[in-house]
Amino acid sequence: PAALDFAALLSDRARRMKASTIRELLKLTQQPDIINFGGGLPAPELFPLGDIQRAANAALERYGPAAVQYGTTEGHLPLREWIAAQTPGLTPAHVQITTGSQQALDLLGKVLINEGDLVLVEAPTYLGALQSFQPYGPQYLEMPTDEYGIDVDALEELLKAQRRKGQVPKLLYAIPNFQNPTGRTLSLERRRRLVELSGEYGVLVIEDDPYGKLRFVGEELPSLYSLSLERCGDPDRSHIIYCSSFSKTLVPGLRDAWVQAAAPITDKLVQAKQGADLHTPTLTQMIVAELVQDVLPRQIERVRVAYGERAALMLAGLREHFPQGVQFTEPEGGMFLWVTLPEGMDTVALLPRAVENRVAYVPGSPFYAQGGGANTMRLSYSNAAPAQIEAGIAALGATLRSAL
Ligand SMILES: Cc1ncc(COP(=O)(O)O)c(CN[C@@H](CCCC(=O)O)C(=O)O)c1O
Repeated sequence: PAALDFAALLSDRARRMKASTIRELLKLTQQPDIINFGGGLPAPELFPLGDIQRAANAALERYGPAAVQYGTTEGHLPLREWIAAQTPGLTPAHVQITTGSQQALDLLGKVLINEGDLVLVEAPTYLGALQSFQPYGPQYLEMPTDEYGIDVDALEELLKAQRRKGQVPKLLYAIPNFQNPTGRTLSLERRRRLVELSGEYGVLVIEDDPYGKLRFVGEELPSLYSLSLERCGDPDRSHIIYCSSFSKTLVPGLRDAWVQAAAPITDKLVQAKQGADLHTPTLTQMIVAELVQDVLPRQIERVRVAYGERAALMLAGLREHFPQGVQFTEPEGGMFLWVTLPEGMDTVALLPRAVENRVAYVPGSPFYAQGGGANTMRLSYSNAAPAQIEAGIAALGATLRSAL
């Protein structure tokens, strides 16, 4: 029989898909002697493995066969109840469990984005969100950003111009806390303006907040979601869709996350999720539910302190080893910082030379929805032991100097 032309058989949606740079890079860094500042991986040596084992046994003891039977699409009720209890005014009915917040982004893309819809994104933004939204054919609009994150005054001008053209964006995607990939945090004043502006123009906001608890400098700031709830008083009238995850505060491999949103959104997410995976694994939800009371707060404290130390080490290394003219952000929390090299340098071309020096990073260009950023890179400090950070940054500094 003639060889099948599989490419010709792919759907239009499939044709829009492309590989995730982070996932592809992750394969490269499986070589043990490479110091990997690439993937946003939580520190594995901090994982509470004993607690997870005990929680799994407790869940199987408590629920028996139900722990490995089909569960509801909405998710394990005790877990949803705990999540709802963290935000005044929120109820379990407005909380939907997802298999990682990556699935939340995919399902939200599926239920919200028509081909050609305008979607406002930060420049740069989380490349995984671009990967989830891309198959649904959005038209991206980059929000102006500065060292403090989204420039809300410039955003207002952009929205006014779009309204004059009769093309108001459908969706705005933002990461207010310790943004991926820049590490920046949006100020309280800008958060209030962002909630007001998006509400005034009828733009739905996806607030992606997997890092909010990982603050190691300064004061915790309210989420866009809680600011919106203060204003409208009812989850069913909030235009903010809040996503968060247990990946960075507990462990990523259990794939437990959630969405908080108005009922018309969560109802549709349930239908989309029925078609995607029926439900998030039952046992892992029960394990997380066993851990949230006592283990989670302790784990958050451990991780915050460890990442604060690692961020400080990395910043000291950058100051010592990186050449003049290189700029970098100084995060107050999370797992990343962002490096801008002098114009004209190319971090994609530079990566193989860094790998020869046994150090890896994520080139910045895939984080831009509309191209650019060739002279930028993302560095993650969470997944490198303190000794490795010093050595890795010194090796990276030497690589940059040889390229300048
Ligand atoms: C802003 C933002 N939103 C959602 C996610 C996905 O996290 P989960 O699916 O909840 O584990 C992430 C996780 N991003 C990491 C993890 C990706 C790791 C990987 O692809 O192996 C990264 O940027 O490196 C994120 O930063």
